[in-house]
Amino acid sequence: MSLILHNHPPNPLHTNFHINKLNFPAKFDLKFTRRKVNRNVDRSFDRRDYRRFVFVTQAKAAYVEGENVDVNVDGVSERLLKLVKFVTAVLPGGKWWSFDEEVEIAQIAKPVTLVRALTRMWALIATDRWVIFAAFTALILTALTEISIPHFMTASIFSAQSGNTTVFYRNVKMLIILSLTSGICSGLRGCWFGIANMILVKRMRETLYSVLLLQDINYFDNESIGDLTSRLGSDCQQVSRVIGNDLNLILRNLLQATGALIYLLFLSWQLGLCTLAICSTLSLIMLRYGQYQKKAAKLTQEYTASANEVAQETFSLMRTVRVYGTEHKEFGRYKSWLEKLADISFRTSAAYGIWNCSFNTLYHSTQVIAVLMGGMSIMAGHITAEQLTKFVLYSEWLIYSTWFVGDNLSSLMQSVGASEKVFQMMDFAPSDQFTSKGSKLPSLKGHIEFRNVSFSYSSRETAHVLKDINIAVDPYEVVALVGLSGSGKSTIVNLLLRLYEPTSGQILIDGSPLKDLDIKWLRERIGYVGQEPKLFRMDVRSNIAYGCTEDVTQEDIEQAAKQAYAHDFISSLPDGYKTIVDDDLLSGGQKQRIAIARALLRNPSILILDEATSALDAESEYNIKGVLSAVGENKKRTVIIIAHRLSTIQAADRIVVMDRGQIIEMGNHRELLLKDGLYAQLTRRQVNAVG
Ligand SMILES: Nc1ncnc2c1ncn2[C@@H]1O[C@H](COP(=O)(O)OP(=O)(O)OP(=O)(O)O)[C@@H](O)[C@H]1O
Repeated sequence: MSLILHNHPPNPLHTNFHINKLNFPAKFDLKFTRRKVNRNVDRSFDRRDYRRFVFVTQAKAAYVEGENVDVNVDGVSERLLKLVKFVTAVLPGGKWWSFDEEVEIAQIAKPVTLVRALTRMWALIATDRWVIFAAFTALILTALTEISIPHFMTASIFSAQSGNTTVFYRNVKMLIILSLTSGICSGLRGCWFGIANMILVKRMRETLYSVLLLQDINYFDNESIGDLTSRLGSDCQQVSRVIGNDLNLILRNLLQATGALIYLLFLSWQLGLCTLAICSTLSLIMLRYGQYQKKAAKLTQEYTASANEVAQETFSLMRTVRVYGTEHKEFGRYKSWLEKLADISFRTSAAYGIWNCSFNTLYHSTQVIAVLMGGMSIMAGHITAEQLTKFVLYSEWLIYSTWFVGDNLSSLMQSVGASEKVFQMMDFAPSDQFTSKGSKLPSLKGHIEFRNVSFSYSSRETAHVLKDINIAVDPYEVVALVGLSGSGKSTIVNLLLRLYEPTSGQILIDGSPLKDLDIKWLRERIGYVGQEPKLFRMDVRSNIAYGCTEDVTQEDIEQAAKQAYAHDFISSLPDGYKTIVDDDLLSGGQKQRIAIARALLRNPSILILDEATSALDAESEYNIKGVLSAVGENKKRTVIIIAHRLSTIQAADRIVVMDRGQIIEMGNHRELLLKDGLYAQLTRRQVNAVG
């Protein structure tokens, strides 16, 4: 049996695991490894322990395989084994080069073949196929003209040497025509391929972005923003290189290599075959190298996305990071991904070195063979010096073209590797909400009913967030949801907005199942203010009018802002309603007031306020209470309000008290105080806290 020695003392935890797996009888008790488990490996695992470990492991492995093993781990053989292990690991194909473990972890997407990737790209660019045709025409012309130049160049030199003026000028004329044609076509080729590239990146981003926008909210619960922006940004850019760069150069060089090979075989088939053999060896090496690059690209892509994710999270939580002084820790998190990237890059650079070394050796071998065999043929009178010069020039051309093909092929493989995740994401089906055509009611009165509704979030299916909820809200009623944090209040609202589907039970709006209604139509009639409203980076006016389908005037906007008690502070901003704001420029209360104005502007039939007053000062809250009671008195809409500050919702028609996903009390403020349940308890607590 063979034993692999570790470079470092083995981790006793791992040892324990492996040995337990081998299932030894009692005589091979593992007291030794267990004793080590809780101790620091580096300090406690000394050389003697190491030998004991080796002995125990060998003996046990031998026991399992029924062999007798002569355990020999003296210093010399140990070092020799280490050296052998190191050398075999770093040799091409050795363990050091392997990405297998990591690739397995990152292998989320179905592998994409080159043909499949090209088919997908073609589908994206097909409407502008003329660009591709123009680009390929220019490419073919460039390749043909360029490959003809060495022939006429050599012919010109040798005709000048032989004093044949007519032939000389004819060749020079051809050289001028070819050089001009090749220059123009090369420029056109670059330009058309650049345009094709731009179209492809644009279409890919459009497609991916539109697919992502139509995903279920569940999807965004599980994905990180950094990851998604990375797919849209760097991955799409990388994939687009296939047409704009890789394929273009591969085809050009392939054409030139074929032309050069035919010419070489025509000049001397023996020399031609020798060069072909060298180029085939080069092709095999580059094929292997290309596969390696593809794997590396996939990992690089994953690690880059993870690094982006960390940076994105840190920047968005910069205030928290600063307050808790965790800059160093965040740097460490980011750096750990950079180190992984550097590790991949280190191995790919080493692989590139091997590839380059093979190329150079083979390239010079071609020259030596050409000069040796060609020189012998000249001496034997089989070929002329002009033919040999042409041969050397074309064989150089052939090998360089092969090298370029290889170089671009590995880049192509990288791009194809990067395309896997992007194409997989492009295939995501849109959420059912966007595919099913729901019905529109003649008008929305605002009757809401939850019938035996239960719910769990898909990311935590075992946690039953809502259990058998039954509640009916009449049109124009103001209903408040209260309860301890985590009792499921926001989840009720999420289901009402159809951000998630109930696990069981049914929600009815004006008597129609929510699932059967046109969700866009319904959402246009619902005003919603979330717990921590976010603003878009645009002016205040546009933020208030956001998502409003009807044409709104400045008066409408100001009216909504006045109702939300936002007009005064907006007027005091430098450019009033035209001031550009974003999430960081306004206070929490100001953002909430803008969000309330946004909700009121749509004149919704159902208004949902999820802790919309939590960040307001006492005066604003008092004013908003005024708005709410006016809403109640005007009887224009159904209002669902969630509040922790119970003083805000005393005027509600009905208060629903929730506890651990269930409704435990229901009634108006007075009734619930008399009941002396959780609501009364919470109210007393808040009054005492203020007192
Ligand atoms: N997107 C989500 N994925 C998984 N679990 C979630 C998600 N959103 C909320 N939860 C869990 O569901 C439970 C109910 O959350 P919910 O936000 O509805 O409570 P809440 O009563 O509104 O709390 P709060 O008053 O603190 O806002 C909590 O245990 C929460 O951790």
